[in-house]
Amino acid sequence: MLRAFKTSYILDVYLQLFEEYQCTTLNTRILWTDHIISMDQEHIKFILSTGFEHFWRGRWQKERMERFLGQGIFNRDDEMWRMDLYSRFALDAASEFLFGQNLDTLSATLPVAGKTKMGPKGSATEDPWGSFASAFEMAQQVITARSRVGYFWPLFELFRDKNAPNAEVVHRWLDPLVKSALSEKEKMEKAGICSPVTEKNFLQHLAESTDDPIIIRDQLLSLLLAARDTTACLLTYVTYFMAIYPEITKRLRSEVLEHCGTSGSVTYEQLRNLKYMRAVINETLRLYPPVPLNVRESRAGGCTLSPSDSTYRASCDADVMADDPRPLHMPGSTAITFLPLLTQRNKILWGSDADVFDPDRWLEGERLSRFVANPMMFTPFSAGPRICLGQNYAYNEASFFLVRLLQQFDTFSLAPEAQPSGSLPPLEWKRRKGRQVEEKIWPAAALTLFVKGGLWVRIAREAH
Ligand code: HEM
Repeated sequence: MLRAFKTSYILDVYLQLFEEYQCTTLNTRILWTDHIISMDQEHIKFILSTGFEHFWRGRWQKERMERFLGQGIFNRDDEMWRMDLYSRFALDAASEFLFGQNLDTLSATLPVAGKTKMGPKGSATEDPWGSFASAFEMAQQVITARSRVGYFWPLFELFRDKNAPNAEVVHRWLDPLVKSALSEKEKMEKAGICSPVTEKNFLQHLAESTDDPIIIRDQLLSLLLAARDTTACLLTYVTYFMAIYPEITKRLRSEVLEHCGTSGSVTYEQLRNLKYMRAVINETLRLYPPVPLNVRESRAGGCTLSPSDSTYRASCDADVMADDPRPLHMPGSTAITFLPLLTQRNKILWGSDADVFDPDRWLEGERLSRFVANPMMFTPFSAGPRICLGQNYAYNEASFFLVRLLQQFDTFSLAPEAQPSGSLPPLEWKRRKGRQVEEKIWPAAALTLFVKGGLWVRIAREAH
């Protein structure tokens, strides 16, 4: 399996297991240890929402991530997780996002087409920003590799924690920000100045809630992970679709020009009117959810999972195991990996064209009603109490970015010759089934989804 993960299409290893055993939830039991995988929307609903109290991120996940994510929101349960700062932050959608200071990484060295090496996730550059990005991405790769090995990963790292050097680079970069926020706070306190809540950025809010630089740093890092890699992934895959489906780009662009004009900034009101844009974004999130899989651990007592989704069972041969309507036992302290990417491409839920990129499925009443009746079919932002806090922010940010891009450009095409070597899809994918047959890039996951080697495109303006 470990070897297959390296070369096979995203999550195909799991999909093949589900197909082989004709089910949507399965105990893989690797090295005598229960590890359950699920693409079953009923079970995902239970883990994230209705049975929330039976699960947590758990000890194993915490250990894998500790060195990198520390006490940040992604790596804590219960009290630490409940810090209300996040809800306030999300509600306020602070305009000075996160640091209140422009890090201006766009002015740092950009990767050069055809000359760039593959980084841990996208492409690599050799400058201070490049080393930060590389360590940041490498740390995510290490965590993903650990989860594939299972509970035994510490055996492979007996003499060195593979994330220690990555964490050091990332921390060195974040620590000055934390330090200056804390000293700023001290200065303000001494001077008896208290700025209004609405004027504070996220970092200042954090500094106000605690003096512990480690907690501040870890929360910043989690937010950076939440906001950087996910939104970048969404925009990357929208751009991929714009490059391979020019007619969709044309329709999207005419909507943008009609509602937002050919130049200038846009208002929330204008963004809200972009119905086709929202459909393109949703369809991209359906096929390429930036968090394609996730893990929870059952709490010590275990629990009962309802029977597999009945729509799925109805479609199976009557005599196979999956048709069993009995509830399932979820043992205590056991990992369960759930796979929104597979659920969101499941033909039984989405129809025979589930693998096809078709934004119109979000606009046509009858097709849309399927999803409205059953929202667990589509969970790119997760669900339940720990649903993404940046969802609206992300929709606005992505739409804004795309409006500004499409005001300027109308032609997008892939530049496979510029892809770093080893990042084009293997030929053997053509012999398989599903999206991989047509895929022009290599989707891969390390905590979040990305395009191996980065997505290289030519962007131009032809119409005047
Ligand atoms: C397209 C963009 C995004 C997607 C697809 C996305 C998706 C997700 C998902 C699936 C989770 C659940 C993770 C888990 O349970 O392990 C999550 C959590 C979270 N997201 Fe997002 N996210 C996006 C953008 C953002 C942005 C821009 C922010 C911040 C402004 C943000 C802040 C958060 C936070 C703070 C959590 C943790 C909530 C908790 O654990 O209680 N996300 N996101």
